[in-house]
Amino acid sequence: MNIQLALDRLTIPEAIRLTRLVESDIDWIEVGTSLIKEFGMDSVREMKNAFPHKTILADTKTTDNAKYEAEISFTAGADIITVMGTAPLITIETCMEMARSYKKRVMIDFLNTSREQQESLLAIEGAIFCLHISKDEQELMGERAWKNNQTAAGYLTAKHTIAAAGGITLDSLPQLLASGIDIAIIGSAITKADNPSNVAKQFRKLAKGGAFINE
Ligand SMILES: O=C([C@H](O)CO)[C@H](O)[C@H](O)COP(=O)(O)O
Repeated sequence: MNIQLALDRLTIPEAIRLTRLVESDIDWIEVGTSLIKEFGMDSVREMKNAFPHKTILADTKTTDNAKYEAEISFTAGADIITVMGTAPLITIETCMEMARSYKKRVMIDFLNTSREQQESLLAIEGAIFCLHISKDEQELMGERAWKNNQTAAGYLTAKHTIAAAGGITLDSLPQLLASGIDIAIIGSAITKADNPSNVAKQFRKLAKGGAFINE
């Protein structure tokens, strides 16, 4: 299992400083939507400059204007961009096409998609699929637990690369690991920890049980 560190609600220097503390225990770096909204593509550019050897995901959460958003993200140094599963199919397909031409990847965010939508999106070859409990669901509705119907066996097949995001903690990671998730996206549990380096080490230790994904 790969660990993707999600950097949100930080300044760029804070994001760099924090990532340096945990660098050896995480695989991918996510430049969070909040950083992109606050600092634009400079946040992606600066993270790629600071960590050129790491896979950088720009959490653009694209829902429209796919060609433009993919282009500015990939040229800023993103290796992966995100597109919402609820976006028009043409937007998702354009992200896939742009990723192919830049030799990069796309993560399709399943936030607020129905099971039916998810099943049809799973036919898109080469994409990474992300099960997601949103910040608002976590903070305003108290939805923190991963339900079995989100991670049910049979749904997560070996042929798909599946990520999970949203309030993942050291307590919930084993359940996700057991369900076959390939990428655990972890934000606050590390970034808000008193000792991020120590917590990242514990995540790494737990995640070691699973297989790692090539970039
Ligand atoms: O995608 C995310 C969220 O929508 C905020 O932009 C985060 O990457 C994801 O939630 C992981 O962060 P934590 O929930 O803090 O672990």
